[in-house]
Amino acid sequence: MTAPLLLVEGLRKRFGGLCATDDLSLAVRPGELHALIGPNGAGKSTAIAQITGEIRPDAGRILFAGRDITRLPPSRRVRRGLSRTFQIVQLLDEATTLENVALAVQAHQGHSFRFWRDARRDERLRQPARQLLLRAGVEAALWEQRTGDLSAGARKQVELAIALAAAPRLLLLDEPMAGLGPSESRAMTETLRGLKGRLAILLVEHDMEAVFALADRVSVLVDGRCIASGEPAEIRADPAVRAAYLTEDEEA
Ligand SMILES: Nc1ncnc2c1ncn2[C@@H]1O[C@H](COP(=O)(O)OP(=O)(O)OP(=O)(O)O)[C@@H](O)[C@H]1O
Repeated sequence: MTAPLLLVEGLRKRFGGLCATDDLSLAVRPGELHALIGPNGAGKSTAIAQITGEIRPDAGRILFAGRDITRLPPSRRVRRGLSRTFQIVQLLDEATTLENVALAVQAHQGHSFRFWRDARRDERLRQPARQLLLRAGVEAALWEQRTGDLSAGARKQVELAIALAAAPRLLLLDEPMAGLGPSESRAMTETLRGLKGRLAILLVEHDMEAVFALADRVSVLVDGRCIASGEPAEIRADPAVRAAYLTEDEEA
């Protein structure tokens, strides 16, 4: 079997008396879309934050591409190929869509572009930014608009383009469908389907329709522990998952 791209082993994180991550182990294979689901407060965002390095675990380790990254700062993890989006989108609202993404391209190219030219007008940054916007499914009509004027769905897609600017091998998506209407969610599902296979994706999401439409494998988190991990059909049929998590509504 292929070696996992991301391997989380025995991760633990306590907040005071609360065990938010409780001996969590998880493997994401290269190129797979792996969904991480679980009820509110199950510890999904806390797990993602430990994988990206924003939160330091109390115990356990995280291997990425076979190397131990448990103690690396977030910026070094990004350089190794780990990129993320947030539940709440973070954009420069006064800048246009294209400018936001051009700045992200600049941030990852480093050195030569800094200081002496305006990144927002530099064709060498705008051209790759357009490619990223196309990959993230952002319509060209929105590229010159202020991101502050965009719909929630379009903002999520721009944030995805920004995360892709890091050329990740693993993309961590924290609730990309949150706050979107049905048609925006369908558009995001199609965008993610288009990315599948080209990079690995760890998807935290409450929209079960999207999860089961997209995931190659699903892991279920309850009270900080992974209670099941497998293909979507196995997860749907797993009695422990049904008891702990999937409601009758969601199964329908
Ligand atoms: N910085 C913190 N300090 C104290 N408790 C925290 C902190 N961050 C998270 N928690 C608690 O840890 C638990 C797990 O939270 P987390 O946000 O990881 O869950 P989640 O599965 O992502 O939830 P949701 O689906 O609602 O986003 C919750 O009980 C939460 O209140």
